Amino acid sequence: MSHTDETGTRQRDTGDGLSSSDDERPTIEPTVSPSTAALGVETLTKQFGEVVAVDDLSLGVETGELRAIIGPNGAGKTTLFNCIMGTLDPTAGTVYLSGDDITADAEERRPHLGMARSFQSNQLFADQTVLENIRLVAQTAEQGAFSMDLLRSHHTVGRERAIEIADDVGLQANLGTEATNLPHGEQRRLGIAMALATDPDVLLLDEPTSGMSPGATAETASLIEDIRDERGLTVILIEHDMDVVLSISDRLTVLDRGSIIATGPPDAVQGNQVVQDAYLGGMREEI
Ligand SMILES: Nc1ncnc2c1ncn2[C@@H]1O[C@H](COP(=O)(O)OP(=O)(O)OP(=O)(O)O)[C@@H](O)[C@H]1O
Repeated sequence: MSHTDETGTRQRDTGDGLSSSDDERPTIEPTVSPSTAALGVETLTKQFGEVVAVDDLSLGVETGELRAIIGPNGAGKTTLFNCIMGTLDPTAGTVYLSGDDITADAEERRPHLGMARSFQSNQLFADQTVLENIRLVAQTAEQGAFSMDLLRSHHTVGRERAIEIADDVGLQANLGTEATNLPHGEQRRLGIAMALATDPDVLLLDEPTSGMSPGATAETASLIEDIRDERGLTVILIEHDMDVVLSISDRLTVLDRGSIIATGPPDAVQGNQVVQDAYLGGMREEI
């Protein structure tokens, strides 16, 4: 049986509640049921007064998938992330992590449930070294409580793991450098390392390459791919750099005015005329 969705793409009902397109053309979400996906949101809405930043949106990201969320400025990408991480309470709708409804779980609890977001530069412990920054997060995750005393003492809790994680993100040569003295690109890598220190199943990355040189951008993109491959992580990434998005994503989801207009593999979304005309063309010019 098949039906036509609102993008005009013919969908084949697979009998398990899922749909698949007859070819490589983009589909609308959800590609998997939100309530069984590694990470899902169902009929999620977030309003700020009159502004509907996220509008009745549903999506499902598969385990091990690398999903990019793209769209023009103001499309609702950051608001969606904030609702997923519990930074914002949705106005309506549900957030699922591995089938569990986590909508009411506090933001602080979400890392313990298996999801993490890269730390921003202003969240780093500026006068602590790279190793100490990662150890602090690793220790907090292991022991369930934050304590600077652990650093001052000779405890080795988290040290080996922290060194491994620094190695994974290419910061092995900077272990003794204070966070404040790291160049911008390395600070962003440290932010990813600190998220990894909580040992997440689902990792959210908010513009991980912003402000980076083309060389550092390419390195960070391949680093994200490697981390996903080695750890079997599910990665959801907001990214404006279309070269990064097209090269590393399994699927792209295109947002506009709080709604999904298309989801699909990079080639399919890139080749979709509606998306091309309305968004990718404009976004390329912004870069
Ligand atoms: N705290 C807030 N209060 C009021 N309106 C907000 C707030 N946060 C976001 N908005 C509005 O919600 C809409 C979506 O914003 P959001 O930042 O989520 O978009 P975005 O896709 O992340 O944009 P950008 O690519 O520019 O970061 C915009 O109209 C924005 O002005």
